[in-house]
Amino acid sequence: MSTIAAFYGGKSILITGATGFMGKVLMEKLFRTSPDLKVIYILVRPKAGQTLQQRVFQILNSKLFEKVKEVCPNVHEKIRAIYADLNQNDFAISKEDMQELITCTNVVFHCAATVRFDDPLRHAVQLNVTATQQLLLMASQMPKLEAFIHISTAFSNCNLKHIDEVIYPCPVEPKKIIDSMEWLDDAIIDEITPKLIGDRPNTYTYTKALGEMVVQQESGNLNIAIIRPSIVGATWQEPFPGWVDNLNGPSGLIIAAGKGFLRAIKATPKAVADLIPVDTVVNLTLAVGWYTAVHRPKSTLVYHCTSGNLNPCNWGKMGFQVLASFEKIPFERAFRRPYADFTTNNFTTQYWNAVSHRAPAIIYDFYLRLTGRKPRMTKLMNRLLRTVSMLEYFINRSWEWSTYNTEMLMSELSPEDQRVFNFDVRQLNWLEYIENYVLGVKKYLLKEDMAGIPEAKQHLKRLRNIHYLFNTALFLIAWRLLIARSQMARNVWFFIMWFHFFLQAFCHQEARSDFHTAHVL
Ligand SMILES: CCCCCCCCCCCCCCCCCCCCCC(=O)SCCNC(=O)CCNC(=O)[C@H](O)C(C)(C)COP(=O)(O)OP(=O)(O)OC[C@H]1O[C@@H](n2cnc3c(N)ncnc32)[C@H](O)[C@@H]1OP(=O)(O)O
Ligand SMILES: NC(=O)C1=CN([C@@H]2O[C@H](COP(=O)(O)OP(=O)(O)OC[C@H]3O[C@@H](n4cnc5c(N)ncnc54)[C@H](OP(=O)(O)O)[C@@H]3O)[C@@H](O)[C@H]2O)C=CC1
Repeated sequence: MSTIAAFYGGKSILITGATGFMGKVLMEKLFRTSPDLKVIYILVRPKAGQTLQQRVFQILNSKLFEKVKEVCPNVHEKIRAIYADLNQNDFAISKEDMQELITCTNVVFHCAATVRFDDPLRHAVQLNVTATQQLLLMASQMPKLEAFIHISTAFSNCNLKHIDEVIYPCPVEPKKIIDSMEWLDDAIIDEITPKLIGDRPNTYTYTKALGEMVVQQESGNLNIAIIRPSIVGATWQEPFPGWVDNLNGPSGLIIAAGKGFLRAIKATPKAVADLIPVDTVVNLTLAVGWYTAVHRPKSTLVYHCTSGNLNPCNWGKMGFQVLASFEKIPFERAFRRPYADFTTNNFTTQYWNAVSHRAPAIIYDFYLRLTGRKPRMTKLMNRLLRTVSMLEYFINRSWEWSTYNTEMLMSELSPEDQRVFNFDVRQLNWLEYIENYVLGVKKYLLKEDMAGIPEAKQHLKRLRNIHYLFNTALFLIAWRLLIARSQMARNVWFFIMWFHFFLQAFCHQEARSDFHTAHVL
């Protein structure tokens, strides 16, 4: 019997962010491995026209929870959704609910956060800092509380190159930031945001760092631990490989590449792609919950949940494998054939954006207009390129995260716990993982049927033929209109062609050699 699973038996557990990507996998694993737990309280807000109950119903009836229902048929009775909005005072929880939470909770997992990179500072502070502070205050009144686990991010200190499992101070105290958000108006906040976030790339990483400081300052007598996952991806093994349900991290880019929208990206092929499967993060989180409650470490321990120092994979290798997976598992109705060029140069990035992204979008919109439909591709492309530009910071750098605490914890687990709550990322086979990831994106995000694969392959063949046809037609038209008529035009044409091919050869060589070296590495 797993010691960790037994620990959660009979417990009342509070999870924030349970409707999110990680929260769902956390709940699933808890129910599956400790079906005798007492109750899981989840703080939920109504969303997109759905009530709390409808949201819970949808989660429990999803594919992710199929195995749970076999092990824990009364899962509906063991989940208690509590109305809460973390943006409000006391989370807008009713008095009765608050009383129940305070009296009964044994373990808290704080997963809720805003993970948007472009959130205004006020909103990011509210959710990632103030709400954490309020939750800690609530936790300090819980007489039965055994452990409080805070989910942060490995990128909270991405302004550093080597990051240890310690809480680093921010120049301005979180309390001062929280106070200032109350009286400063939005325009002033926008103005001071770049100064406050300093050398961090966005409000997300900055407020997650402030959140950690709050945890440290307000921990009081609580048993607290912080978990810092890197880029969280689809499931590796549990409950089945490849499950993913949102566009964050690489998932959105995998779709964009597989559908042929995104064909080049500013990324450093040799930089470490510190991806970590969501089930690995959840296993570590549950192991940390147990360890913190049972061993009660004297100080707040930070655990890095990263892959780079134990089993590194780089962006070049990952991109190569994603492309290879599209050959086997093509997405339906692709806009263009999937292709990937990684470039590190600003000039070539601009060139590819113009030639490979904007131009086809404009041509397609022209075609839509001609056929009486509403143009939409240019808008979509601009949005995609904006998203890509926000991720660039993370795909052009490498970080080193020490993992002493995580490795210490692994050595503390019994062989059975190491198996049931496996977070040893050294066992991960990247090629297999990425192929399952692409498959998962197709099945669970795009909701495409596997039976459509032959048709998708056919469609890609048609696109290749259209591509050849288009280039030939373009050449013939240009020839007919200009080149055959004047010597001057011929000279200009030959120069343009020469320059174009030279540029292409240069860009390809640059990208290919980086790509190849990265793949070999
Ligand atoms: C040649 C190419 C080859 C490539 C092939 C190879 C690929 C492999 C290489 C891969 C490299 C990977 C790099 C990863 C680096 C990640 C680093 C993370 C590090 C930190 C990790 C963390 O610690 S932090 C967690 C991560 N944090 C995020 O990663 C949030 C980011 N992101 C946003 O900050 C906002 O996204 C941003 C961007 C502002 C846009 O914002 P935006 O407003 O323009 O767009 P939205 O996000 O609102 O969404 C636009 C449309 O997507 C719809 N949609 C949204 N979510 C949905 C959902 N869940 N399900 C269904 N649909 C959803 C939505 O409904 C919209 O649809 P519609 O237009 O129809 O309404
Ligand atoms: N995904 C990743 O790559 C990484 C994530 N992390 C951290 O992991 C944690 C979980 O992330 P992830 O699951 O990916 O994020 P999601 O965006 O999928 O989930 C966020 C959760 O927070 C909830 N939430 C947001 N605002 C409120 C609010 N005002 N009131 C109540 N609930 C709210 C959301 O509820 P709702 O469904 O109602 O919106 C959702 O359940 C976060 O702390 C994040 O910082 C760390 C590293 C990487």
